[in-house]
Amino acid sequence: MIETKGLIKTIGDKMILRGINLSIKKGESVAILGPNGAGKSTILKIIAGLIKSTSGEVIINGKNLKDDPYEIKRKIGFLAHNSFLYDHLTPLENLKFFGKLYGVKDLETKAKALVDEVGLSFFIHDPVRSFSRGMLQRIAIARAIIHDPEILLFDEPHTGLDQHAIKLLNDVILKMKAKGSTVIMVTHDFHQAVETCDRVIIFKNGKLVEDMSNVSNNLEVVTAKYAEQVTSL
Ligand SMILES: Nc1ncnc2c1ncn2[C@@H]1O[C@H](COP(=O)(O)OP(=O)(O)OP(=O)(O)O)[C@@H](O)[C@H]1O
Repeated sequence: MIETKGLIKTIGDKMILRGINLSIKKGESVAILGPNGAGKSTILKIIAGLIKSTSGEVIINGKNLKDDPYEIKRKIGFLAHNSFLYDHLTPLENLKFFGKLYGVKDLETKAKALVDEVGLSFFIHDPVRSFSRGMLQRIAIARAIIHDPEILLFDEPHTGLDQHAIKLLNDVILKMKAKGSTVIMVTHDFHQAVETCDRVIIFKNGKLVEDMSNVSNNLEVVTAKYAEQVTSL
């Protein structure tokens, strides 16, 4: 369970989040959509514990993020714009490095299986500095889930991926969902949002302006409301 209460973020005199109250149940998958600069990445970074809110609270599984940041961060897999990968290391070495930080068991086997799952077995021993943007994104996805996180926070995960990799990523998300993980995904891609998520939230100008659940059963309504919000940008 993830809750934000009255989350406000200001930088200088700029108000980026204007009091966000959000409650996400365990196992729920939520897409956050909205225009550039709406505050989508900012809320994800706050939930991931990477930046602090100016005021308000983040409560994860009943614990305040401020009180137990280390323990809570272990439960999170964060895919950000920055891949957090080490250039000179191979995919396998990168995954083993991050897996060790999280104390992952059977790490070698797990890391190899993940490299395979994201379709990069052929490049397993090449340093990632030679990788294309899409290849880096694939390995960044593997890095984000190496420790089987309870919570997945994905910031524009489909960016730079080809059709095959998009399917691969969606399968990864659906597999994590089936294992009971909670997913929050920031995206500009409405189609991918409804493909993988049960709930669609729209942010605008630091505010939550639309919150739609049970997406697959209400696809027409959700699509119409999304279109309404997009045309009023
Ligand atoms: N470190 C910072 N310093 C100053 N302004 C910032 C900083 N980080 C974010 N902002 C501003 O906060 C606003 C929201 O940024 P954020 O990245 O959360 O938007 P977003 O909804 O994810 O946008 P996009 O769709 O373009 O990724 C933007 O106007 C951005 O310029």
